[in-house]
Parts: sequence; structure tokens; C-alpha cells
Amino acid sequence: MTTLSFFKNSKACQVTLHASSLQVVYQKKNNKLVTVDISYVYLLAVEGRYNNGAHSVNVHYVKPVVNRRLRVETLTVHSDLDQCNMLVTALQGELAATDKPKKLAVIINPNSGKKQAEKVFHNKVAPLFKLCGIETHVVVTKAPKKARDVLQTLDLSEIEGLVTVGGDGLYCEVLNGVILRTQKDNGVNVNDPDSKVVRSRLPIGIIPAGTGDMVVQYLHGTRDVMTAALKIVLGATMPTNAVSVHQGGELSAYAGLVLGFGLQGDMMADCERFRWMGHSRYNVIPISTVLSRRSLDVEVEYEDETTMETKKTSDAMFSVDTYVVSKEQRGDKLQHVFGTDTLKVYMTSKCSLGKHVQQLTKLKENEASAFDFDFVQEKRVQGYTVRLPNEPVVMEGGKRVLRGKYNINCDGEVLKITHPEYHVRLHHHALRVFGEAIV
Ligand SMILES: Nc1ncnc2c1ncn2[C@@H]1O[C@H](COP(=O)(O)OP(=O)(O)OP(=O)(O)O)[C@@H](O)[C@H]1O
Repeated sequence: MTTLSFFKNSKACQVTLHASSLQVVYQKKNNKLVTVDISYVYLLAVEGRYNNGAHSVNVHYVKPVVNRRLRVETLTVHSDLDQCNMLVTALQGELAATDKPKKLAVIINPNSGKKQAEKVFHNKVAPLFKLCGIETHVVVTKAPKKARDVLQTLDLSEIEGLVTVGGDGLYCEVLNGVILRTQKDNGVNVNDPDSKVVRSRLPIGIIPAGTGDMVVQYLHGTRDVMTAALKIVLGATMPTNAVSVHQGGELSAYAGLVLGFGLQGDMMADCERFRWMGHSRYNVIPISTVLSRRSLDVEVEYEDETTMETKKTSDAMFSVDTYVVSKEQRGDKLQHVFGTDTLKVYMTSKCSLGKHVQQLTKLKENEASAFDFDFVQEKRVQGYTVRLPNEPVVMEGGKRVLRGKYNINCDGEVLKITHPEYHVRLHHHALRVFGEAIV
């Protein structure tokens, strides 16, 4: 423990360096004593300054404020050169000892949400990264799937994390890109549904600039840009899951948020056609999809988690859904939990429109009883196979291909199901995201 003498606003101020925090005690104008404790975990940057013949130190740190948001706070103290140098050297040592990222690849979708992603990054995030000494390699996407493709060839050797500036769709694309790159670098055959996915080294941070921004809200409890940026800068990460979808002997996609076959997929396909309506399409279009809902004869095969027996459920179903960020009961609400060790598959059988609307409303409101309906079956699995035994098929290139249109909502994007059978597998802790809850 070292105590240094400073001045703050011309009044004496004591700065004590403890093992895990910096304590600053100073007098306010009304002579009231104030104590500020800054955990080294929250330290962002320290600057020694010389201005008009006086030496000072700026300590930039993170301060939790209301509604789970974080803000940058700056504390300025004055003293002679020796005291200033001692404080700067000590705090720089603490900063160097943490896991904060120093070089990030930033991927911006200029067309996300209200097309503000570039502005959001350059005006709000880049100055913070600069203050914290973080170098960036910025890529602005030119079209869908470009982010995924760029990640296949980008030199990642010095990169310590990936940052998406956009919505859930861009996060999903980058998740696909980084998982694919990791498998390629490790010689894993991604087209084999039983291949074990090698975990990705690079955590993903998300700067919200999209339409829905659900992942970031599940992560931080807010879609505040500065909070999201600070979570990246602080460097704490947590594991999250991915699931793979295979059909026709090939990988179709990985998902990191949701996989909704049937009703949810049809809703997304309908919403895509009305993209020009902006976010309001998500309020209007799903209603018409629900009113014209279609049930399909579906067989779901899965391995029972407890008995390890292979089981099958066949029924006329409206949907087969999986929440990769799991919906778990906490009191009377469903909360979103990352990195669970099993996957839950929900099969919704044919039911009355009234009951179905009641169930979907509870789900939208995240009510804990959203799955307590006799037409919804929940199974805990590591993976499952969905078959459509009675849908018309044609032969194409020696394979049976579906004639009709069948959709999955894959992280908010439409994934076409073209084969009468597809496989879903859980890849536990396949990657990490910036944003361990620190407040
Ligand atoms: N330059 C681009 N032009 C058009 N589309 C792009 C471009 N870059 C990425 N995309 C695609 O746009 C889709 C949607 O992007 P994104 O998720 O960033 O925004 P959003 O749909 O407005 O937000 P949310 O997914 O949160 O609702 C993604 O699937 C991505 O592949």
C-alpha cells in the first residue's frame, strides 16, 4: 500500500494504491470528505500531463450508472512531477497486468438498422478505443455474407477479438465466420454433422446498431452503445454456445441466438419481403403469419438426456424451436442464459388459434409459463434431427429435395430448408463473447 499526496481543485487529496484498487480521498468545496474507490478492473487509461507549469494526472475509469449502463469517468489530480510519475507508473503497471484487448478487428454493417453503424463507431466507439490504446483493423461490409467471407482470409495472428457494429444478423455472420475459420485452421470437416467443433480463440464484442439488437440486450441488459463498448474494453469474456444445421450432407449454418423452424421461419420469410417497413414490420407481419399458420407432419428424433435412448416424436406441428441463448425460468419470468450445457427443443403441435396466440404472447413477454401448454413439448438434448416425411419431394442431383418452401428463423435471418431431413447439433462453449457481468 502506497499513499501519495495530491491536490484536487486546490484542496489536499490523498491517493492510496491498494492491492486491487485505487482509493482517492479529497475535500469538496463545502469541506465534505469524499472517498472514491476505483477497482483496477475498471481502470481504462492513465495520462500524465504538464500544463501552464503544473503537473497533473488524469485517471479514466468505468463507473456503473443507472439501468445497468456504464460510463467513463475521469479523475484529475495535481502534484509535483515525482508524485505524478509514481502514480502514472503504478497505474500503467496495473493496466498492463490485465487481460484488456490491445488489437481488435471491427466489422461494420453500414446498412444495419437505421444505417447509422459507421457513425456510431466513429463518433462513440473509436474515441474510447483510442483513449484505451486499442488498435483497430476496420472492415466495412459491402454486401450480405461479406463479413463471413472476410474472416476466412484476414490475418488474425495479432487480433485479440472481433467487434461487430450492427445487429443480430451481423453477429450471426461473424459467429459463422469465426467458427468456420477456426475449423479450417484446425482441419475439421464442417460438413460432417458429427464433427466436434474446435472452440474459437477470438471473443466477439457487439456494438448495437441494428434493428432488434437482442443478443446485446441479453448480454448487458441494455442496448446502450457506450456500455457495450466499455464491456469490450474491459476485456472480460464469457463462453457461449452455437448450434449447427446440416442438410443434404452439408453444413447450412451455425446459429448463436435462435433456430425456429416452421412458424418462426415463415414469420422471418414474410418479414424479409417487407424489409422497407423497418422495425415496424416485426410488429405487423407476424400477426398475418400466425393467422395463416401451417402445420406440417414432422418427426423429431433425439437422444434422451437421461436414458441416452434414441426417441422419436411424430405429430402435426406448427414449429420446432431451439433457443441457443437458452430461456430459463427465473421467478415468474424467462431469462436469457448463455453457454448452458444442454439444448432445449420445443415442439409445438396443432392447437386452437386462441390457445396458440395465448402461448405466443406469453413467450413474447418472456413469461415463465410460456411453455406450460399441453401442445408444447420440451426436451433437453445435445442435438436432434427433424424429418418431413409427408412433404412432396423431387429428385435433384441424386438427392431428394423438397418441392415447397420451408424456413428456419436462424438468428433473425431466413434459412431455407430444402431437404426432407436436417440435423441440429449443440456446440457447447464454441466461442466467447465480451461482456461478463461485472456490475
Ligand atoms: N453492406 C451490407 N449491405 C446489405 N446487407 C448487409 C451488409 N453487410 C451485412 N449485411 C447483412 O444484413 C443483415 C442484417 O444486418 P444486421 O443484423 O446488422 O442489421 P438489422 O437486421 O438491422 O438488425 P437486427 O438483426 O438486430 O434486427 C445481415 O444478415 C448481414 O448479412
